[in-house]
Amino acid sequence: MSTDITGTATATTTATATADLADTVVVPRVVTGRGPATLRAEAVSAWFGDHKVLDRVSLTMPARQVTALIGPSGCGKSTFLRILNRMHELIGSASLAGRVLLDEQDIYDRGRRITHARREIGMVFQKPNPFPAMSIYDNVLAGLRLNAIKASKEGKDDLVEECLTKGGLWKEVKDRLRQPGGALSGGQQQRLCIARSLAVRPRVLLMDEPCSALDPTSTRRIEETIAELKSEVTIVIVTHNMQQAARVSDTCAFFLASHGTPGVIVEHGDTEAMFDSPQDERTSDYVNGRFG
Ligand SMILES: Nc1ncnc2c1ncn2[C@@H]1O[C@H](COP(=O)(O)OP(=O)(O)OP(=O)(O)O)[C@@H](O)[C@H]1O
Repeated sequence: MSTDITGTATATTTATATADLADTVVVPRVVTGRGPATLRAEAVSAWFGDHKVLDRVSLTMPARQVTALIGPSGCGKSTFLRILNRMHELIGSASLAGRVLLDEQDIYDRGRRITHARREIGMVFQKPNPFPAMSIYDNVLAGLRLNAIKASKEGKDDLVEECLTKGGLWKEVKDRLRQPGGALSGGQQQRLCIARSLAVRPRVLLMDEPCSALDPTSTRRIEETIAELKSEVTIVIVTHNMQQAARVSDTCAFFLASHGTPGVIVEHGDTEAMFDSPQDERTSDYVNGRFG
């Protein structure tokens, strides 16, 4: 599958740009996000060929909150996440039904471009995947470069600092921005990938087990970063780590695919309530480590 996690940015330039300013538009004005959005899945079903892996899944992921997707291996969490930013359709055999609404706009509407959905809804993967030979500085700007958005040196510098700060990495790398991204530790690389995603001002950030390849200290740093980011971007995170789900998320959805049936959401709601007093026995068994 493609790993175009940088998303793509469409330039909404300020109308004042004159011919001689066209090459020096300041980035922060060019890439203007509209703030965190609510993402809502309505009756989403998914297939790989004729294998149905999700059945009519509906879930609201509120703006400025962290929503955790939990459940045993193979129940369709990652598939659901990929549907949320139109990555599922990149797989040849994949199909889907249902709707995904970003602040009530269907991201699958015929008139909407796939690149638009990817810019508004960024993705961070399980395995950190910076461009290893590219500098830390250029890694952050990669999403802009892919879309040929021009910027002044000052604008780029400001954006790089802002995104690395939000990614919780600025202090560690500010004196070595020209070093390759691949020279960073795994945890730093993951925070670089978060910074790279933020540079195109997504309204939602999807994270697919972002800490599973990291040590406990790096995991803690990413969790701190998630807590700091949630006022600026809606976050949806897949995690197998129940303590992590409890620590970072406001709401939680428990997926299950029992006995080869497609995945469904068994229970969802406030994270504390789901962990302290789950309504469904299967949720209770799962969050208490009795299966999965
Ligand atoms: N590219 C693919 N082609 C065919 N089947 C796939 C593909 N990706 C996933 N599947 C199948 O879809 C189902 C759901 O997989 P998915 O990766 O979404 O589950 P998951 O809950 O994220 O699992 P895990 O926690 O192990 O990552 C599984 O049966 C899996 O084998």
